[in-house]
Amino acid sequence: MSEKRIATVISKAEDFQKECSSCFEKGFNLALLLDYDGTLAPIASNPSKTQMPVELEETLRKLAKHPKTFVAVISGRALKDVKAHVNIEGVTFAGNHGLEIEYPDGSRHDYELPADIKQNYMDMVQELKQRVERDGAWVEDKHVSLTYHYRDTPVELKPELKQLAMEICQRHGFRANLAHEAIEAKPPVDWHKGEAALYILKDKFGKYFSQEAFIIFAGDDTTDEDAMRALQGLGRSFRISADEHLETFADYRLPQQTLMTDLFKWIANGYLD
Ligand SMILES: O=P(O)(O)OC[C@H]1O[C@H](O[C@H]2O[C@H](CO)[C@@H](O)[C@H](O)[C@H]2O)[C@H](O)[C@@H](O)[C@@H]1O
Repeated sequence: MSEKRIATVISKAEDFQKECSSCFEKGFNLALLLDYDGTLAPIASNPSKTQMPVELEETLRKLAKHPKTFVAVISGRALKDVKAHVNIEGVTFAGNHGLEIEYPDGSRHDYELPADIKQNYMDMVQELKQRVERDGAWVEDKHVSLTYHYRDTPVELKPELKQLAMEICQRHGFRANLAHEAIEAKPPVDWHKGEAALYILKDKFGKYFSQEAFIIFAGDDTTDEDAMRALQGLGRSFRISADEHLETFADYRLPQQTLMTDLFKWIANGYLD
């Protein structure tokens, strides 16, 4: 398995054809696995304010309807929340970084956390709320993982609150990492977006899924790297980031979220009749 590296940059719509002509083949199965915040929808000042751009949504809707395409959205949000924001029929949803999965027919796969981790989670939420839910910072309790948001905190208070929140999460045994103006706290289990992506693909296409479908994954955040790593050599990944020095498991870097619309349009033009 290769290490993170500097990925090929795609900075305009025309480059998709030039750089990724082997990403899919018309008439063959295509699996699109997509992150939500920062990928399908631009980052907004509050999670409730996100919206997919109209053209992106229309194109994704068309792709999701096509008999040869399969669409899954794998998000850090709670499943119900991401489902409500995407609201496209036929899509498989994974919430809480893949811990909860729901198929279009309503059936589910939930990763069951051990009792001690569940208890630690509740204690962690309580302590975070008591000690660091202040000065504009708040806890998004998603029942099995949480996000500590500090976007609206005065800049001079952020370092102290971030450090304290990190310490609290880690003391309760949770994996804490920095995200967009937030800390993502995930349970210490061997399940993440990468495992969820593999699980969903095997469920849909079988053990040899990479021979049954072209696979495309897109994401913008550190938690998406788990999926990019898991899919190395099995599909193509796109990491959205403006950071020129970013090292990633993805094959391509998209400097702006707006390029996701171009990616979908390029796929739709080449793929749909
Ligand atoms: O895996 P994702 O679908 O990318 O979800 C990651 C987290 O996204 C949300 O927080 C982030 O987006 C918000 C809306 O743009 C933004 O206000 C916030 O600062 C970001 O951290 C969401 O609230 C979390 O639950 C997700 O884990």
